[in-house]
Amino acid sequence: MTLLLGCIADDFTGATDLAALLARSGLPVSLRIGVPREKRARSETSAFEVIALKCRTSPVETAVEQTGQALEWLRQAGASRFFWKYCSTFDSTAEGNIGPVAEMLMAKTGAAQTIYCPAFPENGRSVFMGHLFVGEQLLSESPMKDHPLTPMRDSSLVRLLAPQVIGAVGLANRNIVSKGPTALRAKLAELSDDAIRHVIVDAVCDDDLGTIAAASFDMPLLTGGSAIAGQLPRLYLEQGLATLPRQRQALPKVAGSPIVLSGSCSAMTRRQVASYAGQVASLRLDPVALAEGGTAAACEWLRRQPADAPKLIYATAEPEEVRRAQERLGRERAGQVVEEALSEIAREAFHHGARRFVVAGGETSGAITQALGVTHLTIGPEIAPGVPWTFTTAGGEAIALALKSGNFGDETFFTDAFHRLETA
Ligand SMILES: Nc1ncnc2c1ncn2[C@@H]1O[C@H](COP(=O)(O)OP(=O)(O)O)[C@@H](O)[C@H]1O
Ligand SMILES: O=C(O)[C@@H](O)C(=O)COP(=O)(O)O
Repeated sequence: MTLLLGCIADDFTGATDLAALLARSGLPVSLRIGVPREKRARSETSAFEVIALKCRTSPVETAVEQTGQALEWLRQAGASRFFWKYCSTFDSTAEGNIGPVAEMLMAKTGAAQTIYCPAFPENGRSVFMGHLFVGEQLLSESPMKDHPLTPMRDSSLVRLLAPQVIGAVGLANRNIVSKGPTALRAKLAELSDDAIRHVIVDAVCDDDLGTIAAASFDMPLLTGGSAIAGQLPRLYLEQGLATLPRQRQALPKVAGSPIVLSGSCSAMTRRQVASYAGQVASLRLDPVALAEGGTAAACEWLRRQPADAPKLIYATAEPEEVRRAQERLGRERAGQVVEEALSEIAREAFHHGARRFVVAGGETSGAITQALGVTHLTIGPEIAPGVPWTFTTAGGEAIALALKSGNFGDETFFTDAFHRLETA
């Protein structure tokens, strides 16, 4: 099958979110961890290739370099249209990386203009008059204002993006989007005539996303959250660019003990951890203690637990505790200490028979997936919107991994996840 879209995601939960939404169509999706060393095999049949990077909070030059390499790989694999996936809450540092990467990708793909569409209505993210809402709250008033690495203190996407790019930023608002694809195309052309290369597009519901996809799907580069990309397979199928495979790929059964590892401090993860901690053996990690004493105590705790019993190990903490750890260690170092600790603990858990891993947190998922030496994920059933089970091998053994975005899923997500795997 022709490769229809080459996708680059700025974190690993984002990559599995995107892959899950594309896979809803029944078209095959391939998800690779990091820029692959080998070329795509000629026998490969995926309609979509997703490359997961861990570059959301990297220095701008690093993010631009890595995404540039991913683009080259996807081009060599045969892609001529591309998607840059970032967070539905537009998570970025003050310097980038959403804008600088988009601008580099535009230059390399010859895109004169691109759209920015983070909206994900199914998960409560909508954009109205250029302002991003999380549920009924403005982004800057939502718990995202306290994110440990990318605190979001403004809700205006134009104001957030403008300092990150050289070209001009404009808005196609809901009044235009509600008029349908022809009106939106005309607005994009008008903005283009005014040399506006970066267009934020409002969307508050899936119908809006349908309009936006219909008006922009032939741009060489689209950017946004997973939900706008999730509209594309239907268009490709309608235009005869792809056909559904006769059979869906069979998924493996993975036995072995379950474990939840959480480095997310997002509001929903805090509720999920509090709920699950009351049900299974759990261990809380303290970044300052980890910085001083390493993971020996946590690994010892793990060894003392019955091998098959479900377990939870978490650094998840309330904003005041996160602030205290950051004051002691610095923001970057606090995050790094926790990511490294959870990576070591994941390896130790694997060694003791863990094969079903639920990981909460995007950066955390990146660190753990890399530590387990995973290079490729097969997409399985969705547990909650944007969070699929994935299957792969680590150290020659089959494992199942669910990489959960900080704010996705319900309070019972961790129990739901293992239940979903058993009934898949
Ligand atoms: N108690 C803590 N104090 C400070 N930083 C923490 C703490 N627990 C986790 N972190 C760090 O916070 C960051 C959370 O980011 P991430 O894993 O992407 O979660 P999310 O998906 O919620 O954004 C990680 O770098 C993690 O190591
Ligand atoms: O678009 C989204 O919201 C997610 O796919 C995503 O990128 C979330 O990032 P984390 O919350 O850091 O996991």
